[in-house]
Amino acid sequence: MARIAVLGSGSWGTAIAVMADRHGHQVSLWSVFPEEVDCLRRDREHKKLLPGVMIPDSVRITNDIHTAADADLVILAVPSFAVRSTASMLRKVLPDGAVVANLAKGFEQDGTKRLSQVIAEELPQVRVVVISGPSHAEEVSRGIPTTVVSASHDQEAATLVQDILMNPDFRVYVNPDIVGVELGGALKNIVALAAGICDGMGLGDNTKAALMTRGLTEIARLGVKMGAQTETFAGLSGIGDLIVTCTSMHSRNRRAGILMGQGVPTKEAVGRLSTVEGYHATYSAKLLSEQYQVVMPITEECYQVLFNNKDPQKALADLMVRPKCSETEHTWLDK
Ligand SMILES: NC(=O)c1ccc[n+]([C@@H]2O[C@H](COP(=O)([O-])OP(=O)(O)OC[C@H]3O[C@@H](n4cnc5c(N)ncnc54)[C@H](O)[C@@H]3O)[C@@H](O)[C@H]2O)c1
Ligand SMILES: O=P(O)(O)OC[C@H](O)CO
Repeated sequence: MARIAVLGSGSWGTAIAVMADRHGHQVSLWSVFPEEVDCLRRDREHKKLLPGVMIPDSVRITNDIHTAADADLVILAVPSFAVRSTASMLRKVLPDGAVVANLAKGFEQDGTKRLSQVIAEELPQVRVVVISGPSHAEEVSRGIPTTVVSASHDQEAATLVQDILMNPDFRVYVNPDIVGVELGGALKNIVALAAGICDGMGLGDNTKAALMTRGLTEIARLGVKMGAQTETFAGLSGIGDLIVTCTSMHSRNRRAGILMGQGVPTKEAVGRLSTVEGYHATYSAKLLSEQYQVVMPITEECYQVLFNNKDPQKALADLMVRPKCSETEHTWLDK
């Protein structure tokens, strides 16, 4: 039995808390919002973000960040934009060597920092782990078999997360390639948005398969330039998460894309869903593609659609008539 502090009580935080409790751990679930804590305590259910999943009485719901102080494992389950502010609240709370596992998939908002870098800046005393992979909260909370990756520069910390969280419904692999695992999780959300747009436009399976495949190619191309291992993108946090996010109706990124493909304006489509990380990730990925001089045609077209009001039909047409190239040629336009 381990003491686990889950920070962030949206759909993913609630799901992980419920799963960990089911497998005998002592779990606390924290929210920065007192009103969210009140609702969760009253209903023992997150009616808005994870309806139908009961939170057992054994999960301690709290607004006190100090509950994280003596946890064996601290899990950050807030959206990307809130990772820095939440980590900074922990600065005086966590002891040296504490293990902090991040669940958010994205970048620092309006910038290019990976979230593990943000956490390390705010919490230099802790060991940072990233958990990523094909894992919808709606399924994990119900015990549907799921697999994820635990990645860290500190193998002992990655293995501790594996030891604590792994159970017969939730299989955890370790991977030392934190850069690749983190980038796969953040960048697949852009492709899922694009896949949703194609679905909303009524296009077919061929188009979606092409987007997913060529999307993964450009994710890997950027990732390798940033120091990731190619093989990681063929794993759970790469193609695995890309598949689940581009094809599942649980995905908020895909659902926002579907609305956009049906003609709903970008801001309205994104605003209708709780957390659409792909919107912000597109902005960050565009900056990264320029910084690392990597050709990312799907990201570029997504950026034009999301931030410059480009017609998705025109974006798709432009992708189809790009200059001829070889499928395996990765650097044909790189400087
Ligand atoms: N939902 C999933 O299935 C799933 C799976 C894997 C990864 N993720 C990732 O986990 C992260 C969280 O996603 P989610 O689905 O739980 O989002 P959500 O929209 O369901 O939950 C948002 C929650 O975050 C917390 N929060 C919001 N603003 C905050 C702030 N300013 N400071 C502190 N806490 C704040 C609140 O508890 C809020 O309920 C995202 O990066 C997402 O990509 C989600
Ligand atoms: O609902 P989404 O689109 O944020 O996807 C959730 C997870 O990342 C799937 O693994």
